Amino acid sequence: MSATVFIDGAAGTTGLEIAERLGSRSEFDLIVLDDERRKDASARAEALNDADFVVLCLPDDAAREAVGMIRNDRTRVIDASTAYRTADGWTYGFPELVGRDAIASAMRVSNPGCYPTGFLALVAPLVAAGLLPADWPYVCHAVSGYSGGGKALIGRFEEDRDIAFRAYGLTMGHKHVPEMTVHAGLSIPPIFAPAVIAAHRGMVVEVPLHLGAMKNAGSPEALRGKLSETYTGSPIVSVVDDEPGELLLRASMQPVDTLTLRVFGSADGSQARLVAMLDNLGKGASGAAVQNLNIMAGLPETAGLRL
Ligand SMILES: NC(=O)C1=CN([C@@H]2O[C@H](COP(=O)(O)OP(=O)(O)OC[C@H]3O[C@@H](n4cnc5c(N)ncnc54)[C@H](OP(=O)(O)O)[C@@H]3O)[C@@H](O)[C@H]2O)C=CC1
Ligand SMILES: CC(=O)N[C@@H](CCC(=O)OP(=O)(O)O)C(=O)O
Repeated sequence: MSATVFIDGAAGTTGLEIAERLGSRSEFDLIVLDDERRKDASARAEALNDADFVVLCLPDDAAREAVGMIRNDRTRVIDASTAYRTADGWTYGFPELVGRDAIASAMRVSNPGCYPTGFLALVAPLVAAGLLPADWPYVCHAVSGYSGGGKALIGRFEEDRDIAFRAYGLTMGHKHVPEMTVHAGLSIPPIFAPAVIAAHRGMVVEVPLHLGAMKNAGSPEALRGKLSETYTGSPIVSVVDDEPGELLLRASMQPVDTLTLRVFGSADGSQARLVAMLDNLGKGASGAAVQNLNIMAGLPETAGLRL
């Protein structure tokens, strides 16, 4: 028998891409609210309580409201918003880091943010292994396609074709910093410097490192080796050992649910750049939500994904 899935916020950027990945799947039946009823509280409450699985693709406040509307102990939730990513009682939906078993048995799963997906994939295993210090003031630079900001930012970039680059989060305090700190096990919140470029999707997340100034840090080769070991066998996350002179994000990028990690080191090993590349709507949002849904439903984790 197929499981019922309700995507609350199905008309939004993340919701639409989840529906596309589930559309042809016989294991799931989608509960769909038409345009007149998709924001109607009673229609949403009914769908939220009828579904076996709910995927929340809403702003944080609406996601909290949706969770409060669930009155049964059967409906399982994946929340794509920031609302519950460091909350008690929620499992952080990063299977490669928390383990698939934790997600398979969870009632409440918080889907990681797009930038934290890159940052945590790089930093969390290295801190856990003692190859990077937990008490270091890390910096994270990142650029994202404008779909990362949902319908509002897509509208802005499509209206004003003259914006090539938009730096933001300039006074610190970006909403992703708490989950980056907590799930990497850091004692000092990183400085996070995000930016948006004139491309619909795709992102590069970078952590530059002064390894030579750290106590007990691993060499660039040791960092790469640990990441390779961590993601061995993953069909989604890979560590590439190449020496490209440049890394390009293409404005024509198509949806993809993979996450690619690289470690670049200086000749003397005293400096490194950890770099993650992903699709903000793939492993950064919708692809990750479908991966989590697959795991929760006891299905192969890559079913329906674009690899
Ligand atoms: N875009 C991305 O790359 C990523 C997004 N996320 C997170 O996913 C969530 C959704 O983001 P995104 O898809 O980008 O945003 P969008 O703005 O594109 O979509 C949000 C959708 O939610 C709908 N909505 C808002 N309030 C309500 C409500 N009370 N009841 C029902 N529907 C409501 C909106 O309706 P309307 O269409 O009328 O505006 C819209 O369709 C956010 O929390 C975001 O932070 C996470 C990772 C990456
Ligand atoms: C380009 C852009 O604006 N990106 C969004 C983050 C997108 C995302 O990851 O959503 P969550 O906040 O739910 O994690 C931002 O910086 O707020």
